[in-house]
This record gives sequence, C-alpha cells and structure tokens, in this order.
Amino acid sequence: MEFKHTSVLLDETIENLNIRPDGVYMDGTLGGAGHSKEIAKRLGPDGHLIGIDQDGEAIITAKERLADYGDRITVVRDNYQNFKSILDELNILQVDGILLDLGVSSYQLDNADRGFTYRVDAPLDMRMDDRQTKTAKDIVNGYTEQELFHILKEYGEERFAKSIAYHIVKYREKKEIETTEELNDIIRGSIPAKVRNAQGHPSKQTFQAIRIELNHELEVLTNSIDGMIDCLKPGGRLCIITFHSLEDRIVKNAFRKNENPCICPPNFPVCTCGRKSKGKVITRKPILPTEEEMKANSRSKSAKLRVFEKGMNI
Ligand SMILES: C[S@@+](CC[C@H](N)C(=O)[O-])C[C@H]1O[C@@H](n2cnc3c(N)ncnc32)[C@H](O)[C@@H]1O
Repeated sequence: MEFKHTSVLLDETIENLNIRPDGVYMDGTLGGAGHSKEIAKRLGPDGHLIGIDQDGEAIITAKERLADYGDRITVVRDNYQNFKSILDELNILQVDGILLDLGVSSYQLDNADRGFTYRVDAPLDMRMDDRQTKTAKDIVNGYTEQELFHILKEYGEERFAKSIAYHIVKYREKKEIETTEELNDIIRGSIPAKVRNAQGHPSKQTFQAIRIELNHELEVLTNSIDGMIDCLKPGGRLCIITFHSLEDRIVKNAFRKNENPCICPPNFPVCTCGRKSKGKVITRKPILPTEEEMKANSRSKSAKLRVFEKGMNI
C-alpha cells in the first residue's frame, strides 16, 4: 500500500520555522516526510535535518523521500521524547528549529492492518511502534470498567463513556474482544439509536481515546516541550501542530509557562522566585488552516499550529 499523507499547515509551518540554509532542524514526527522535504529543500551543504519517527513504515518511506538530500539528513526510528539522547549521539547541543506534527498519519489510519480505523474490520492494534508489545486489544480486554470510562471520557470526550465502558466489560464475560468490528458493534449497542450517528461515526471518539492511551500521546508531549525549548538556539523556534483539544491545551500552557515562569504573588514589587523567561509565544492565537485547505483535506479541520521562539540572551 502506498504511503499517502497530505501535510497539514505546510506553508504556515515552514514560514514559521524561519529556515536558514546552514541551520540544524529536528522533525520529531517525520511521517511521510512532507514537512521534512520542504525543510530539506531550504538547507544548504552546511544545514542538517534530524527526522524522528517511531513507526518503522514511516521511517522506510521518509528515507526514500529524503534520499536526494544525502548526509544533510539523519533519520532515526525512536520516540521523539528521546530527542536529547538522539542529539547527544550526533554531538548536537542546540538546534535552530523543531517541528512536531502530532497524532497519526493518514497512512496509519487508512492501512487496515494497523487496526487504527473503525472503518475496516481488522485485529485491534493501534500501535505506532510495533516493537511495543501492548496493543489496543490489551486495553479493551484488560482495563477495568472504571479505567475504560476514564480514558473514554478524558481522551475521547465521549458522551456515552459510562455505557460503552459497561458494555465492553459485559461483552468480555463471554469472550475476548479481538477485532475493530466487534468493538464497533459494542459501541453501537451502547449508544441510543436516535443519537448514534448524530456527530459522525459513533466509534470515532472511543477509537481516538484508546489510541491516545496506548501510545501515551499526551504524556510524551507534556514531558518533551520544556526540554525542546531548552535545546533551541537563541532565536530558534518550536512549532507544534495539534489535532485534539487536550493536546492544544498542553502546548498552550507549556508555551505560556516558558514565556512567563514567575510564580511570585502578583502584588510582589520585584520577582524573588528567580525563574526567568525562556522566550516568547509567537502565536497568541493558534494558526488555523484556511477554508481552502479544509475543503481539500478534511483531516486538517481540527489542526492548530502554535509557535514559541527562544529568547536571544538565554
Ligand atoms: C501527522 S503524522 C506526520 C506527518 C508529516 N509531518 C508529513 O508531513 O508527512 C505523525 C507521525 O508522527 C509519528 N509519531 C507520533 N507520535 C510520535 C512519537 N511520540 N515519537 C515518534 N513519532 C511519533 C507517527 O508515527 C506519524 O508517523
């Protein structure tokens, strides 16, 4: 199956990365290398791009698509949360720009074998990194009703989380849940018929919640932002594209905290906590796709780009 993915907010991201031909850049979510290729095109012989993805298929595709740029490019299969040790190994202390384009690629979603989609019957998998042993099947069959309720409510913002969690556990009493279609049937049976298709496919939120839980998506993001800002050169930029309100909140709050980390009470005449700003938020409001982009690529509809710039004297 061909690796198809349309890059989201491509021009806006490249413009905000302020790419210098001799700069060093890191793409933590390489995917089909759509953004990375645009970065690579702008690099001269002294420039360098480090592309990271935890998905083996994305790595194979990205290597092929970036092959023309030779040793200006280093492709690494890993979780982007390990970026510090990846850079250490390459003897790189600081970079000029970092990109995270979060979530899954269209290839991962559309490839039935990966078990991410509710649209095709397949074994419940949803691993971005297939070296990991835990799969979506383990979550669906192993979590308690309370744990399932929590992730469906929190990560899926699913209105019928309680009923779905209850029916999953009830079904399990008879047999293990093995396939996406079995899970679809349980979800359909947990939602009142008159609202079942009111907001798109009834399984959308549940599948999203399980995927986020399995791949620790919010934890990894939360644990990475401060360190990424620390490793930017003065004036360097961190650009993050999110597709989920919880991800966007994590990015917005982390950027704000890095801009203004002072924890002194507001009535203190001078700062005594000693926490210094690391730079500024470039995007007071997130950059959103144009109507045109949303029409051409429906997946872009929920995308938000936020940008942070490292201060000059830090
Ligand atoms: C939306 S796609 C990126 C698409 C890419 N920007 C492009 O234009 O082709 C997200 C990619 O990030 C990868 N990914 C998500 N979370 C990751 C993580 N924590 N570490 C490494 N890769 C991750 C996924 O495997 C997927 O290939």
